[in-house]
Amino acid sequence: MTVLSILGAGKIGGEVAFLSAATGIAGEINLFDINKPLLEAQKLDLLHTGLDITIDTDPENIRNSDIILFAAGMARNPQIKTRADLLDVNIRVASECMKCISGFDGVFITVTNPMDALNYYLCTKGGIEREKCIGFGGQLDTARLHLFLKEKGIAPDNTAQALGEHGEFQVPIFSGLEDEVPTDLREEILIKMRGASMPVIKGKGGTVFGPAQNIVDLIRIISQDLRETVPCSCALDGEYGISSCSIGVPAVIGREGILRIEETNLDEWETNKMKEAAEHLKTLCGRF
Ligand SMILES: NC(=O)c1ccc[n+]([C@@H]2O[C@H](COP(=O)([O-])OP(=O)(O)OC[C@H]3O[C@@H](n4cnc5c(N)ncnc54)[C@H](O)[C@@H]3O)[C@@H](O)[C@H]2O)c1
Ligand SMILES: O=C(O)C[C@H](O)C(=O)O
Repeated sequence: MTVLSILGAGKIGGEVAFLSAATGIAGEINLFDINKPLLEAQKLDLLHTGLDITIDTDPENIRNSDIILFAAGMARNPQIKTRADLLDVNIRVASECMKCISGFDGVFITVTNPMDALNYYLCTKGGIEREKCIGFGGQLDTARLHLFLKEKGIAPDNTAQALGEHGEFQVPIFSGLEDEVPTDLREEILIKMRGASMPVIKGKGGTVFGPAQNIVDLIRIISQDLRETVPCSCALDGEYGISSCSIGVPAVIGREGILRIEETNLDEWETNKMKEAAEHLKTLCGRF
């Protein structure tokens, strides 16, 4: 039975709690939020499903979980242009939440934006091994990439993944596709990927179903030790020639976290975009 802790019981935290309970992926969920009325409401709403799930709200028990999901902090609104603009405010939230995780030795998933920088922050300052710190966002960006490819009549396959930053410096991989994707079309799709979440944020206050479904898939891969390749943010130590930041790469994920980082062949356009993403992320990570 997987014990899942969720830091931040807002839109993402609440939906992941519900989906994990409804699909039976978690047997016990520990919820944590500074907003106590919201925390209590989420707990009651989950219990009213009648599902066979234990909901705990004692922060002392968080460190004993198998998986912790970090989804606490501020989300973008239409006035906040990029995810990186959330760094200062959400570093303070990450720093507060770190108090609950000392002694934790399970797998940590970072969702809060800017996700790559915060994953690196929690890994380096939170004392969690880099193999156990997984940044979520690449699966969501990949789902969006597949939609845009289909719109252009190009059949996506599993080589078409979104790497790089979960943000302005995303790196869609086109070179493994059967169809040749010319540079102007790559740039057009990249612009669409950068803007993909904003209509959802404008229309309903935040992205929920897309992230939550993919987060629960990631939790399933970890808890069932499925050892699948997932595009996710990892603190690199020389892989792809990159270090000193966390960045989206394909990684084999299992119960122990990141089992292996796959170094796939990138073409020149992709290599240059990865370099730009790494420079941007190293600058963000250099701020703490
Ligand atoms: N990586 C991704 O793909 C992805 C996808 C969607 C959202 N996000 C990010 O996830 C985060 C959460 O988004 P959301 O839509 O659920 O926001 P939300 O506002 O609905 O929920 C955030 C919750 O965090 C809580 N919180 C704030 N400070 C806290 C603290 N110090 N300790 C504990 N709890 C605290 C708030 O009370 C709130 O309930 C945002 O940063 C958002 O940008 C990332
Ligand atoms: O775009 C955002 O700010 C939310 C999230 O990172 C997303 O991609 O849906």
